Amino acid sequence: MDQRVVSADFSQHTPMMAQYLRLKADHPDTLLFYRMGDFYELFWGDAEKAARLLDITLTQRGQSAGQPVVMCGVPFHAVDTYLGRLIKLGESVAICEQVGEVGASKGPVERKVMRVVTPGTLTDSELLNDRSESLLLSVHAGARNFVGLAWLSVTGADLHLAECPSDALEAWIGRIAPSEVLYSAEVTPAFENRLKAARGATSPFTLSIRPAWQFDGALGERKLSEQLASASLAAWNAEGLANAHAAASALLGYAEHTQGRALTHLQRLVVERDGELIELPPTTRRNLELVQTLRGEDSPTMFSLLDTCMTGMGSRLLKRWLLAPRRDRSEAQARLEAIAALQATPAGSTALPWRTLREQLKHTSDVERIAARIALRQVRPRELVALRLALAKTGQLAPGLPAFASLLARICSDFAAPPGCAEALVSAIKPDPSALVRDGGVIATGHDADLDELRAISDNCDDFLLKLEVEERERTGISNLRVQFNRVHGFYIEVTQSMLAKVPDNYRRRQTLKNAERFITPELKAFEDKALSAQDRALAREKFLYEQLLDELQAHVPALTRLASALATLDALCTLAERAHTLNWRAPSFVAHPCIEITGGRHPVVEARLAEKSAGNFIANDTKMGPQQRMQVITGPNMGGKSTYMRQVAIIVLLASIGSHVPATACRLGPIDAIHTRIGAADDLANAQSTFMLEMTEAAQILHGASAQSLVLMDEIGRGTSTFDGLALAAGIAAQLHDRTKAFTLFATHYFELTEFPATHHAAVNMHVSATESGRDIVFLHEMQPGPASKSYGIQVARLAGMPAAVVNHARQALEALEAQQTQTRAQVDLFAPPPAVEAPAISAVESALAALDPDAMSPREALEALYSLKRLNA
Ligand SMILES: Nc1ncnc2c1ncn2[C@@H]1O[C@H](COP(=O)(O)OP(=O)(O)OP(=O)(O)O)[C@@H](O)[C@H]1O
Repeated sequence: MDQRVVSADFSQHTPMMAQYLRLKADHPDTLLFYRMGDFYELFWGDAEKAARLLDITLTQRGQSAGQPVVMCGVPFHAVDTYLGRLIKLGESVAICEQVGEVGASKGPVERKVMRVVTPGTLTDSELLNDRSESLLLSVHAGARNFVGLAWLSVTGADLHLAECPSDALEAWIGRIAPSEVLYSAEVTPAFENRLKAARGATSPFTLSIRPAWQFDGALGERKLSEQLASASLAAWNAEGLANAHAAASALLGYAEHTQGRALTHLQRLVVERDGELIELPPTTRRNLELVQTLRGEDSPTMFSLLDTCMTGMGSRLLKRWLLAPRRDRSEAQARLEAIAALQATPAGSTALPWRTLREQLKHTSDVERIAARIALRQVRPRELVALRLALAKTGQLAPGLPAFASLLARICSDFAAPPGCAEALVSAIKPDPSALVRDGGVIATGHDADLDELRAISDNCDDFLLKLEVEERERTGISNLRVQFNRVHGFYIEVTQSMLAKVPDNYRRRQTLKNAERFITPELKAFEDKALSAQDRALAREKFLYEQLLDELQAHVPALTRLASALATLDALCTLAERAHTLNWRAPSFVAHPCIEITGGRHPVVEARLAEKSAGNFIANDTKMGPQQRMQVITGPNMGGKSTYMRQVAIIVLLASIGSHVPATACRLGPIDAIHTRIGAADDLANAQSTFMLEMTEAAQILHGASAQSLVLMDEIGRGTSTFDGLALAAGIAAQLHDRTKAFTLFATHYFELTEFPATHHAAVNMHVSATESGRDIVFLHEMQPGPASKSYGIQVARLAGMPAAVVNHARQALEALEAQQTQTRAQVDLFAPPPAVEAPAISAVESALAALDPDAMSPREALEALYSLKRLNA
């Protein structure tokens, strides 16, 4: 927890408000939910904010230090709903509970902040989406323009580290898609602004500022070693990453601060290095509609089509696979082998292994999150029952696994349920427990003799009284003796006046009535003590036993985490096998030489949509690219299918790279390091960029970033400005991609002039989408054919779209005039002629002196002197 010194003087306040203000001082930027009986109350500024955000009533009650106490509150049993709403709005909430005994000391009951709920550290099942993760990312702006990154999901098992050049920060944030980002209070305003801008462009994460001292490399390294219980980070290949360690130091500190305890379940460290993954810039994820449509919806997207997983764990893993394809093919190859094994019917059987396994995986609980919640001691009784059922299932799953694929064999070895875990759960938890421990009815009968006795007392009170009555009547000979109970006087034996002589010595008088006396015996007193408090004590005992069970379960967390990861992997693999079967996909093959060869490729999402609407068949197309054919210049009418074709190539490359089958009859793929896309045009008003500016920025990024192993999609580049400017820029960009970058490029354009490009560029070819005219109308065939398109059909498409006839006629006439004029003036300009070589300017004395400086190795004084000498050189 944050150990801040509270210097403010609260002595003028009431004792309770003084306690509140002391707690609040530790959580200045967080809404503080202060428990008072059955409510969580908020005060003053927090109350005003919460009342506005939650639309609840603001009240005033009494005064403290001369100020009216402005407050609002939410009932404790409905707290999850309110938390959910606040977190969605990006707020964080500190939950402060009563921890002391009421009346145990003078003044208000002791209270403590038990946990802080923030958008990046959610653990409650009610607040989390089953199929997506809530990630906390910490960024540290380090020396030499490098940024350290560390991230985790509080309910997951992995810690991730990475270091990247400062200019790649936005791309990393986009790929990680965090819910909350931590950064130091001492970053430069420019760095802070970049983080704010990244929030606008990608996901709407919350930014949380942390004190600068928490971003400490040495502290981070120590914390990581402690977390992983390992003397050094060498085993994880995570040494020497001072910037990432600094980010991890703040990350772990904050995660512990929010949970109020260490995160013992985080036991794996994954270092991600620039260059290991196939680059998928945010624009590519958006343009390919991988997890979100261009309109920001969850479906239909590539992921929504792919994700038929049986468990939330499987879905989350599959999404991670889709967004982080690796350049190295070994992982993808292992997945392809596993899919093949899952698709092969074993001898003597007709059942497909993936189908049987998916049936068995159905309704398996989220072992990953349950394991984390056990470690955080937040797990609910019903989750433990679900865990027990999942453990029972894993035993059935292992025999169904075809063991010859190495990945499946590895899964199988992790399937061993931790010994004793299931037994502990069966023994301790009722098969159908209440939702919350505080309600009781959670611990199984027979688990604990004391609890059974306490429960027996409250359950069998009536029986006990009847039995005692019979015994006492017999012993005393008082036939009308009665054993009874009332709330005011408790248990008593009632004897009428006429029988008083027979009362034995051990009866003590409790109350005298008109016609009778009431007595108590030591035995009955003992029973009374037990019975009156039995329910309370049973509840306390249940809480104690539950905590004891959690202690016992801690030892099983590592094995449960491994099991969760095995279940998730199996689910994701079975899903890929199912998709391949249902959607008629085929296994790709990988080769070492550069190529993208696709036979009968389809766009899976467009194909599914056509099938859903019964709007005809998807027309499959081939793609053949290699060193001799690196660029396709694609022309054809609007609506012809150019964008669809280009996207389908990118999607097939991506699917193959994650080890999935692909929507094609065959696919052969060489090495790929990035998929870049420049498609469509949307103003980025938030970042004050016009359509054309955005188009050029994205194109420039591609020209800087792409290599000969990249796939580049350029859709209608240059259309955001005047025809000549646009055409000239498109020609320049095409030439650069062809001559310098040498990337695999699909270049769709409406500039017919560009169809002359292949004539002078050996590795470029013309392709067009076919369409035919039927009378004045146009019929799209959606077939990719070699050669340039003969016409653009723009006017026909406008007619199809319902443009008024007068406009269509006007346009047709104007077009004829323009075409006539163009034929006269064309052909004199060589669009693709390389510009005259620009002589490289000589390096000045100032530049060479500047290059020799190492700012990180200089004292402030040396830096100042260097500055003066540069100034002198420039004079
Ligand atoms: N191969 C195909 N088979 C069947 N239908 C297709 C195919 N390709 C595209 N379509 C259909 O045509 C529509 C338009 O395709 P697309 O957006 O790719 O055209 P375009 O040539 O890029 O148009 P524009 O130049 O206006 O951007 C798609 O939404 C889809 O319904």
